Amino acid sequence: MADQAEKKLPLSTRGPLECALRGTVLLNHPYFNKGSAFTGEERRDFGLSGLLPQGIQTLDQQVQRAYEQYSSRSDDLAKNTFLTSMKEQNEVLYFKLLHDHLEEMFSVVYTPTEGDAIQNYSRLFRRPQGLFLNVHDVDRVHEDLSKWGLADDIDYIVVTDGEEILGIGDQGAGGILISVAKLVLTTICAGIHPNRVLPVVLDCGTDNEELLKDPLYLGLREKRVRGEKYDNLVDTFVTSARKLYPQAYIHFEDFGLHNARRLLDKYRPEIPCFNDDVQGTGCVTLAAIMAAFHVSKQKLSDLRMVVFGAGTAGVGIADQVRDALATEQNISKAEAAKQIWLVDKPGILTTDVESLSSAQKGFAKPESEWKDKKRDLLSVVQEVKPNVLIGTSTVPKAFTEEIVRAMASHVERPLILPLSNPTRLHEAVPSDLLNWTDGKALVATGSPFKPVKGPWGADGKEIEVSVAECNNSVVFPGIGLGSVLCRSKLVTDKMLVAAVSGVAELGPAYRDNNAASPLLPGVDVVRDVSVRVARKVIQAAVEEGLATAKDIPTDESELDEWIREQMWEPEYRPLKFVQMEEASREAKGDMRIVGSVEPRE
Ligand SMILES: NC(=O)C1=CN([C@@H]2O[C@H](COP(=O)(O)OP(=O)(O)OC[C@H]3O[C@@H](n4cnc5c(N)ncnc54)[C@H](O)[C@@H]3O)[C@@H](O)[C@H]2O)C=CC1
Ligand SMILES: CC(=O)C(=O)O
Ligand SMILES: [Mg+2]
Repeated sequence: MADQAEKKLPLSTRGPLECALRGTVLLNHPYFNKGSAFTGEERRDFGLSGLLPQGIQTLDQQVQRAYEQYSSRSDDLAKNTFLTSMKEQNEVLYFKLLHDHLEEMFSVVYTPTEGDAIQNYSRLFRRPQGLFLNVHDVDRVHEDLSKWGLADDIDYIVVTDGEEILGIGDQGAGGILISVAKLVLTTICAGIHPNRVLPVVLDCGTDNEELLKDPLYLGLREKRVRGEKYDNLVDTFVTSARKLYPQAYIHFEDFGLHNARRLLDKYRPEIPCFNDDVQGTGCVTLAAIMAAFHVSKQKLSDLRMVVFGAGTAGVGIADQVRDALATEQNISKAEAAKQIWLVDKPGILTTDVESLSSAQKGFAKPESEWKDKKRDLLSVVQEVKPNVLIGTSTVPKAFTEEIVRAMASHVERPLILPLSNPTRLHEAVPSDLLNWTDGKALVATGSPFKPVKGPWGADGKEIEVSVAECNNSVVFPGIGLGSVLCRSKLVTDKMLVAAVSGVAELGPAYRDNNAASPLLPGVDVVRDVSVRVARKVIQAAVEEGLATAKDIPTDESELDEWIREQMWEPEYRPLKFVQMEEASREAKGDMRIVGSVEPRE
């Protein structure tokens, strides 16, 4: 800590923690609690004797016990519930357990299992996590938000309105758990301080009939409120959050089709905000395309991309790829959009399709080009001969054998990305895609899949193809970390493009030039990816004059070190007792915000 103080880092994440809590209150505080790992001295100083068995354990021993308990749970949802309750008891142990078993637990704390937990929110509910704001109490928003700390206490807010959760649709108030889960990933993947974050749900009712009928449903039991009243809630939330926590970065998650982009377009020019489904998905998919083209020796200018499911994620991907094409080839965005075809319920989107959104319009093809032609996905693939096929439709098995074979018949290495979550909604599974294309397809998926074996090596030798998870979770933690640390005023296109290059270069397929390796980096290197992405984001923010943090190193390796030192690690910090009367607000534990020993700049 002395080191950190000397170096004047804006955020301290190491060294002793002051604490004024004692006895059972301390044991019940998830941030301070160490359970059986409290040292003898701490047990004495904090009035814990008699409240704990004699044995003193290390964090590693606790992790071993917790892992055994976790493993004894019968299914993934029970494992998810176990982890949630551990998070409520002891945050350091929770994050350390996750950290040490990340590959195994990633799909349990995130998609697909978190989707099941969200669907069962009102049935599994034990304790609330996060902030619940409701559309009929706009006058209370400012006050309810203000309970989470003082001006410099919050770095990162995830907010959802629960309308389009992970491909499982409208989950109403249960959406709070996607905000919680995305924040868990920011901590575990990018070291964002877990007590400087705020998960929020804007409860505007739900159009999910099952929830409305469920006597145990915990949210507002009415149809979704839309229009002016909805906008007023969102605006009051954003305005109050900016006033109360002027440095906080706002991450929008799983808003419905009609609001996601509209809200992003509204707030993006004014505040540091980010829509994960639009921008995060766009960034990670562009990174997968860049890695795949590197392996298959194609240039971005060769791209012919069909996107099936032109909603929030599909158009977000189209935008990101179009912008990269325009920049790389020095052509207009309209020209670049000619290499991208959107297919939705009416088939190929042409200028004559009714009620195109403004975002879709930029990609709609002239009606004259499709006159007298069939417009379904198979016909579009046959006509367009794409080398990239993206699925963001939530239509399981939409990429049929016929479609995939049609695609593979005119490209050597088709890149196929079934991205719809959860797993059961994927447009195709990797084993089928590889079998139908004799192992030629390059594949990444929205949720995790096991590697696939087949006779696709030289002389029919069996090889194992690893399938990367192409999920925005690869990029959003690093983008958030970079933006938070440099205190960027905005999140610009240049910062996002910079983030993409950081990810693409770290993909094993790119690095090894081997198509059987995953296209994107996996969870084993997730913190390294976040550092790289954060560095690129910070450099871009500095170049654009948007970074407001002081003393950002210009040297690349010093910058990496500056980033790493501010990343929170799951380790116990020594507790130092302070009298309640003398304690800082943080040390009293009456706020959640306890990690920042020095105030942030
Ligand atoms: N892998 C990743 O990182 C991400 C994956 N997703 C997944 O992508 C999927 C879509 O999410 P959003 O874009 O947020 O939803 P959305 O509702 O905005 O978009 C879905 C689109 O698919 C279209 N669609 C539905 N049925 C169709 C059909 N039969 N034929 C053609 N089009 C059809 C809808 O009209 C809509 O335009 C979800 O499963 C979600 O989990 C979303 C964000 C990130
Ligand atoms: C991954 C993600 O953000 C989604 O499926 O909505
Ligand atoms: Mg999402």
